[in-house]
Amino acid sequence: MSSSGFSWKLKEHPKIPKGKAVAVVVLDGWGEANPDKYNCIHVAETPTMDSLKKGAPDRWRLVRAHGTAVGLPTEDDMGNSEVGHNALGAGRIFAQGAKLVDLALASGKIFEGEGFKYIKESFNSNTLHLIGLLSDGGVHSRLDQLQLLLKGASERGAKRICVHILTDGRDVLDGSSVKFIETLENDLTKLREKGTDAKIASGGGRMYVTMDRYENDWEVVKRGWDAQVLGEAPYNFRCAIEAVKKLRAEPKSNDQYLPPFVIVDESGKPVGPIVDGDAVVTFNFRADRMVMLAKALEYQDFDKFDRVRFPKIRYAGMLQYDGELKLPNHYLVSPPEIERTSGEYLVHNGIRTFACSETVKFGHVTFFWNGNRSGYFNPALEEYVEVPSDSGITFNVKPKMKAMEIAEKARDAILSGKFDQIRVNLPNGDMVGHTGDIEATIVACKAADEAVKMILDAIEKVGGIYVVTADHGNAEDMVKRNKAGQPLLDKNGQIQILTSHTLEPVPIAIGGPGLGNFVRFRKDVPSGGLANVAATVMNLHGFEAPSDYETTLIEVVDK
Ligand SMILES: O=C(O)[C@H](O)COP(=O)(O)O
Ligand SMILES: [Mn+2]
Ligand SMILES: [Mn+2]
Repeated sequence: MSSSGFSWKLKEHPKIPKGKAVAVVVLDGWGEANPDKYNCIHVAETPTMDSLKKGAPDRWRLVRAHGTAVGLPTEDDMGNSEVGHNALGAGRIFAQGAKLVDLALASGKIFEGEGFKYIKESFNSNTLHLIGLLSDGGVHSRLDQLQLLLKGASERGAKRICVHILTDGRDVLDGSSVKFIETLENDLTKLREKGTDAKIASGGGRMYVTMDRYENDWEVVKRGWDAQVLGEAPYNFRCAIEAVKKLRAEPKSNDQYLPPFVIVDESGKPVGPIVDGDAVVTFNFRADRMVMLAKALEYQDFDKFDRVRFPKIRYAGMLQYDGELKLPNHYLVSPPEIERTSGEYLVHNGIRTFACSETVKFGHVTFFWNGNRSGYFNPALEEYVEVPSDSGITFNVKPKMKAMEIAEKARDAILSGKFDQIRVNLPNGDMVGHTGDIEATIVACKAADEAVKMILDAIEKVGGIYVVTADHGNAEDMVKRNKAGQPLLDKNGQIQILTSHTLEPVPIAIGGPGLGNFVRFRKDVPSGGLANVAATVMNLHGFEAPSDYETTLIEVVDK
């Protein structure tokens, strides 16, 4: 124990023994909602998940996975992978990026911090570039935050501002990009009237341009680099609204996958490439899909693609995206300090951990789980395995994704006897749900269920324990609804497909032969959320959770 009284050592649980293998399975995008035909989890054959629900009423419940339960600003904020896995791994609720940026903007502190002062040095003689996701989704960024940032920068002397937009259609309805661009253009006009030369300089769909994650496909980032930095893209337009409308019609892309485009002046010259002396802010607060661009903007040594030109810029992130890598070095708002996560405690207490997912979710069970921290706590006790994802496809084409491969790795890890915790993320419900393809999402849910079965079978063999839960909803509702819950139709009488996450709670189930007969869910934590899972898992490893963790969901009833 240190002189401050702090100790990594966890107390033994008075009733639950140590030494059982514990499988922690996170179904990505798997919420609980009314059973109807737009609930793909309901429609799909999911015998394993059904049996967990029906089989043991004391060992299945729902937990909150959105809004304030996961540190988001309001109860209207849907959950997402970052905040969900942060809460699952850290066992406490931290005010998340969305909220911290809101506070910093409301108080004006954002403009007084080191990051803003740093980029401000470019305002007089150079351009400020703002790159990020343009929507009100609140998962990676928010339009109202961009608006306040634009206003604040112009009031503080920015003479020229270029916005490089990434259209969404994933956290918000497809087609909504047009209205977000209209709002932005309106703001930019007002800024020009006040003497700041502000305009949109380039754009592209978030999944095809810039916002790749976990190094699945650097080509995505390169497409963005070419448009944003070099001013080069396959499509040139005079204005962004025209660009988006035309590209949606031909080559018929949706908002998520719009090809890159550059805005040019009357002589065909790009209006805002990034050059020496400019300032750049990536205005997404969420890390995973900005880290790759941050590396390209910041690292002198970089070999992921040919940057052609590496301008000497002043670069700041909205947040620092990776605390371990200190990336980026400059940022406008300090990220949540998610420390003393359950993973760190458990390695200090000798727990050997195996974590696995496929590339597109790999960082969820490692980086997010560990409080946005890359790397191992103790490589001697941990093994993180990444199954390569398919790249260059939308996942409705291959809805089974790598679920079985992930399950096989988990099964082998369980049977090897080398690990105490075996943690996986099964991506299907989420990644296929985001495509809005209902048929494919049904196939995806079935595949995830089969993967769960393989893992539970292995736990059965070794006499272990399982915890099956999810990080937020998605596949359980694929249609936009009115307040009464009825599907909304668009002007052509078609249902409006919901590609985003939901506000639904998610299931959590515990079981396995290693779980004593007398362990069950408590009845006195009715509003329990994802942050209660870490203490629960620590108990199942035979430890008491630290006293400041959100309380456990389980109790051991007297025999
Ligand atoms: O980044 C994404 O794919 C979506 O915006 C959110 O999905 P996730 O939170 O499940 O990753
Ligand atoms: Mn998720
Ligand atoms: Mn998702």
